[in-house]
Amino acid sequence: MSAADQVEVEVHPDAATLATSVAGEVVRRIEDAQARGEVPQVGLTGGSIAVRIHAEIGRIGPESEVDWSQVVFWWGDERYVDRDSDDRNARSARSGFLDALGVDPARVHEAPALDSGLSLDDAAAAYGQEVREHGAGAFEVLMLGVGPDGHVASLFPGHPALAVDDAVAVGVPDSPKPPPGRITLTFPALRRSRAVFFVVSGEEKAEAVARALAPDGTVEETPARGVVDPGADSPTQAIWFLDRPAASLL
Ligand SMILES: O=C(O)[C@H](O)[C@@H](O)[C@H](O)[C@H](O)COP(=O)(O)O
Repeated sequence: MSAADQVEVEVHPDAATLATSVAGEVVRRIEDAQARGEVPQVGLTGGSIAVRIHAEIGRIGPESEVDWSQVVFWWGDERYVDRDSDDRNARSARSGFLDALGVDPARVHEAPALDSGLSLDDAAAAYGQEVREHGAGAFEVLMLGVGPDGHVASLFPGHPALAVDDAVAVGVPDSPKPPPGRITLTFPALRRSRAVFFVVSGEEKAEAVARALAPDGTVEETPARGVVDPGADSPTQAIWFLDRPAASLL
């Protein structure tokens, strides 16, 4: 399926053990990067399993070796709603672990919010500019949830944003998953990752997972492939972290 050196699939009995496993692996990648003297960039995602993962990072983070002030955080996508809206992906990460672990606020890069007054396209351009200026190198680890239709970030099957290869981030005004307005990193930006973790829980995702891992799947049908399929800068590693219901058609 992928130009990634290795695509792995890890199946866990349920969402809770899945979240614990992903959180542990994210923390380990950050520890290893810091042990190499790096300031790792971490890409976060929205979605229900992400909420569980954030809580687990908050639980294990204090006992880890991570210097949380030396980690840079981004989002693969964000909803274009007011900054204090419960719909913001950043809200879940902040309440789950960012606020508790002593991260450096200057290293937490939220996408602009609707109350910035910017148009959606200008907000996306501003986020892309911020990634270009501060997102040195690649994501050490990028988490991506997967929708029942196979979308990742806010890159939806058949959407024109899938074809954008000359911008780091774009506005999506017509997301089929509410809320409609979103900012999303594009495939070239998402590909710049050492490791991509697709984090997927629930029976309703089983078809999308099976399509994404099928040898003949296409990017149009399952955008996850656009992150790891052959092409420049494909991630070195892609791991599908699934619970048993999400893996039920493999
Ligand atoms: O902003 C968003 O909605 C997310 O980034 C989106 O890409 C999400 O990760 C998937 O839709 C899975 O979400 P669930 O895990 O809630 O199904």
